[in-house]
Amino acid sequence: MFRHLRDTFAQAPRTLALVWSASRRLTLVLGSVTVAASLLPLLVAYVGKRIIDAVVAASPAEALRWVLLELAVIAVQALAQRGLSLLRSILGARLSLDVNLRILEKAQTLELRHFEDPTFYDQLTKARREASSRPISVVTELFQLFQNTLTLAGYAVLLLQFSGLAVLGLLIATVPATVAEMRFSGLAFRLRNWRAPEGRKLNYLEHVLANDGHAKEVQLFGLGPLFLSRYRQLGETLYREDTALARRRAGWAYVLSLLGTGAFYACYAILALSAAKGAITLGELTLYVVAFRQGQQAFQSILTAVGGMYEDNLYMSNLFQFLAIPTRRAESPKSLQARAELGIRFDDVGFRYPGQERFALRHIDLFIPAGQSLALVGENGAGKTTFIKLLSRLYEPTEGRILLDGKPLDAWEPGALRNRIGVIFQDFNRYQLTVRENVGMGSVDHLREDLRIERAIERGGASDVISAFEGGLETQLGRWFHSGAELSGGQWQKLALARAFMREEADILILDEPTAALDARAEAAVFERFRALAEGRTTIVISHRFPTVRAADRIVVIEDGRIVEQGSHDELVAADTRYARLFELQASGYR
Ligand SMILES: Nc1ncnc2c1ncn2[C@@H]1O[C@H](COP(=O)(O)OP(=O)(O)OP(=O)(O)O)[C@@H](O)[C@H]1O
Repeated sequence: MFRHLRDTFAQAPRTLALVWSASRRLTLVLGSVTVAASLLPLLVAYVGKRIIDAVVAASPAEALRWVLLELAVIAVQALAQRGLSLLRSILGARLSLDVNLRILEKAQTLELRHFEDPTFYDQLTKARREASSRPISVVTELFQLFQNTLTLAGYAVLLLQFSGLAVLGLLIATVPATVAEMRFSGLAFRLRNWRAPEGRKLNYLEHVLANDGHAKEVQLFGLGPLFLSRYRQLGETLYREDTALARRRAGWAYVLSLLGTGAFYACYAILALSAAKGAITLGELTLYVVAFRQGQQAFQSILTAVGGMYEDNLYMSNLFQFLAIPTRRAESPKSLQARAELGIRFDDVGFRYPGQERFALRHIDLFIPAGQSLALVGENGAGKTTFIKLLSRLYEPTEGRILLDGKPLDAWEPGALRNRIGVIFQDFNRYQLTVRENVGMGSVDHLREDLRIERAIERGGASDVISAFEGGLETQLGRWFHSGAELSGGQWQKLALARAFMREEADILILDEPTAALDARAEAAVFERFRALAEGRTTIVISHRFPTVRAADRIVVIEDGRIVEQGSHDELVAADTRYARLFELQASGYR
């Protein structure tokens, strides 16, 4: 029990600090109104006693005065209650926004590997899932606890005048219910925590069933019933588990609360007997009965609040754990012996995805002189995209190192590195934003520079797409928002290319399957422009299309995570290489 109690409040200081930082003013006001609200019931009970005493003493004027006073106190009490719930909801909303912001801010400091890791995803989901509701409940519970404890203390002082033993008995009778409440809160929390992957699966099924991106395939393959039945099955299982726990919890709560009620009525009987014997006045009887009853109610509320706090505490520890995930190492510019070379060097680089046994890339030794155009070729899953992820520092190599202009990537200031490299991945983003933003995101500092954006659009080959829109750069894209224009796959890709071309300062351009969705003419046009633009820059292109690949200065063939061949198109074709065979194969397909 003590461990439970300690656990219940373990996160309270940090939670309070969170509340405090959300709004000092609101916290202070809430604190003072809470104190006032907790003392008012005592006053009401006391005034009630005075009314009865006045009635018994047969003094109508006095009785009336006390009744009027009670009315006034009740009015103030009602005001305090309303004020409290208003304050709680305002502070709760503030806190919910703050916590959500903290979670999202934290997410921005994490690395790509976190997002590709299911354990992390569970943690993020758990933190986000309750970020809007928990903080409100923390505030409410914390202050209710405070309020009820004060009220209870007040009543206890009052009741001690009658019998200290009765007070003790009453309190002890409520202990089992407290313990049960905490136990069940813990169970509920663990159940939910343990089920996080199932919860995520449920969310995913929901997403597939009710999302524009999936609707096409779901309808054409008739997948609706299949996904729906999986959703139902999983949902029903979770429902059964939840309700079973809720039933047990309610049953125990009822049985144990009877204990408290029994104790209350025992005290009531003693009080009634004392009053009948004339040991206490009728006014005192009323006062004590009210005090007992309300004291017990306050105690019940404390119980509920403690149960809630226990759950909140567990949630908060989840949240704090998430916020404490170590973020990207502080960059420590190393003193190093920089090689005097311009270009990208892979120095026996090997890489394994976190949690994977297999190396996705191994023993990669490669020097790409500045200004060279390189094409990466290889079958699906060979490791091409991984190569790019390492070069753009989304991941750190497991073995070896990568140098840019003789300096290891991790010695580069991240901003400077980002500015030098422009990358468009095959699964580029389609932002549900305007054309300006979709292109301008390539270089946010230049989001308002129409000329630069238009230049990028022209280079990406997207001018014809945009000229069809009346709204020009301000046209909303995508279907999520009202009057958004949906684009074809190729049109989206042109915009993504335009986004890459926004990086006019970048001297390394990387395109991962940049033209897969483009028709042959558009692809040829893009590459013609690309070559012109890329003059003097380093370019790395991943493509399965040989017309694109053959134009590169150097072609690197990757197989199973290793470089197996390299050379110019002519060199590779002249020798009997895998590349030559693949080229033959594709060429014959086009005949
Ligand atoms: N996030 C990841 N976690 C674990 N393994 C991954 C991850 N991404 C890729 N892999 C694995 O690494 C290997 C290389 O993948 P990569 O994406 O680099 O291939 P690719 O050559 O770009 O393929 P494609 O031509 O299909 O795009 C594959 O075996 C893949 O299963």
